Amino acid sequence: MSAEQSKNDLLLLTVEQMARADSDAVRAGVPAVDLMAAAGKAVADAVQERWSPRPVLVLCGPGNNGGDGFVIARHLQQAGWPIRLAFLGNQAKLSAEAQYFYQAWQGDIADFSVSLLEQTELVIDAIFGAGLARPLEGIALEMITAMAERKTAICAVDVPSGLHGSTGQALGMVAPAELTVTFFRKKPGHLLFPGRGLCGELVVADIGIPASVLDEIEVNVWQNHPALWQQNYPWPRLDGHKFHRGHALIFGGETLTGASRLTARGAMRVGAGLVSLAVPSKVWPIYANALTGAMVSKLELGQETEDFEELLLDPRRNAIAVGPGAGLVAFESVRTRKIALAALVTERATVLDADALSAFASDPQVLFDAIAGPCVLTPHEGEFARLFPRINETANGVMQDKLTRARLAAKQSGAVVVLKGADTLIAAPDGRAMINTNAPAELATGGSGDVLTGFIVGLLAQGVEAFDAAAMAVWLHGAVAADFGAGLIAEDLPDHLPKILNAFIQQQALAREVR
Ligand SMILES: NC(=O)C1=CN([C@@H]2O[C@H](COP(=O)(O)OP(=O)(O)OC[C@H]3O[C@@H](n4cnc5c(N)ncnc54)[C@H](O)[C@@H]3O)[C@@H](O)[C@H]2O)[C@@H](O)CC1
Ligand SMILES: [K+]
Repeated sequence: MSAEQSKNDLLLLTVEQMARADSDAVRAGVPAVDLMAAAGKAVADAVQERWSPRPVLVLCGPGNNGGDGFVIARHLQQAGWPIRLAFLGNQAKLSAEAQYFYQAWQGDIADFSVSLLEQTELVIDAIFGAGLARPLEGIALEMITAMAERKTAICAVDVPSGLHGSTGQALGMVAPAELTVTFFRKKPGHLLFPGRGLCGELVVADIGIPASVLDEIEVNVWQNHPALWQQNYPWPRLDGHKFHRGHALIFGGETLTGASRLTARGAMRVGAGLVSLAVPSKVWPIYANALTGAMVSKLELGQETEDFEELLLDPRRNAIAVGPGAGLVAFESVRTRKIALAALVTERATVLDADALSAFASDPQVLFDAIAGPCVLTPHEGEFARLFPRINETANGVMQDKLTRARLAAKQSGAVVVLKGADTLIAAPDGRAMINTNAPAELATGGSGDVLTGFIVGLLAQGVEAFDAAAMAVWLHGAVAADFGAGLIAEDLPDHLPKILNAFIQQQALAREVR
């Protein structure tokens, strides 16, 4: 598969973009009835691959998601499965293609009723898909609630009904599926929590929509994956010199000295040529004793910012990280702000994390105004709320989804925003975004964010563009944790990184041989 092709496969379409892809395919000559036939066949195949014949209830909603349901029911019935089918809606209002498959269905059609769930071992959820427009109510809500309570196995068509495909948020109630079969491309809602947890296994089926329809649709959200950035990865060169691989400068505080040391170790492991820490003179011995391989500079009491600025006079210190372990006591926050602003004014690549984000909580605009060069902000939800309170405002008690919030924050701040969580978002000010999906639960451990900052600043030092550096770092962080498995502590993240990088190098060498 070519790099362009795999990039194309990683695109995520909103429900509106998917509808556009669908209608553009029809305009390009693919009959709508063929798309529905292919969609239904793909679901029936996936079901037969995973389950043996058993009593199935197919729940068909009022739109084309329901249309797919009629196709699925027919295939499973022809394969000898015991099928019951219920329809919620008005036959006269079905689209031409859904009408066609409604009429082709040979069995009985029941009205929706919770009692149908008795003696059902597998539910095909074809109630609502991309057309979900408002919160569930009435019998649909009752049915989905009963499905969730009974824990009957569910195969969802396109999305579990009630889940919004663009946002990953539930509109009312969603019964978690074991399998979700979607069509053409994934949607953000399949990857963003809570959606990701509700889809179960996710299968993307090719239903005959030509990839060329994407040329006309402006898509700039992807599932984060090496195919998107591996050509830009700064592999060491044989003729390289340590200065070609940059010099990361990291500020270290005086209370939690471990945090910035983890950052430094992350930056070293990810390949920065040189890494140095600048720390208050009082705690200099602690750092100097603990670190081999990184240089430690003293910031004298009362003139820390001036000393930091002096270090920045050397243009080879080309990437800066401030925040891990910087401290939250008032005098520390004042100092952190000054140091962060001193870094930003140089317009060198800068990562601001943790306490450096909280330090600007009272007047975030000061920070945003200072961002002129490449900059990455790495808030978790708490820090995000402090820095972007307006973006987190709720309407009718509901906050905007994580993808939208991260993109707004990137636009507002002028920085690449890494909004951390189980579904970390990476968003650039120009609207590009990636959803990361490879992070295991083990990553939720103290200090893991400090290492992530180290990976980012280490990649920035090597000249990687900010959005790519953030995407690479977040993916590597997840890959290392997933490979390490249970028992992971933050220290393991830098130290286990070489295994992942070496596997990468081998894969690339293999790909070159094949070519
Ligand atoms: N490429 C594509 O886009 C294809 C889409 N197909 C299927 O078509 C689906 C989209 O079809 P539609 O756009 O018809 O949408 P849906 O089938 O998801 O539902 C739309 C209908 O549900 C109603 N509705 C929405 N929210 C409701 C609520 N909360 N309570 C009650 N009624 C509600 C709407 O008024 C409309 O009648 C996809 O999810 C997929 O399953 C496939 O047939 C094949 C191709
Ligand atoms: K559905």
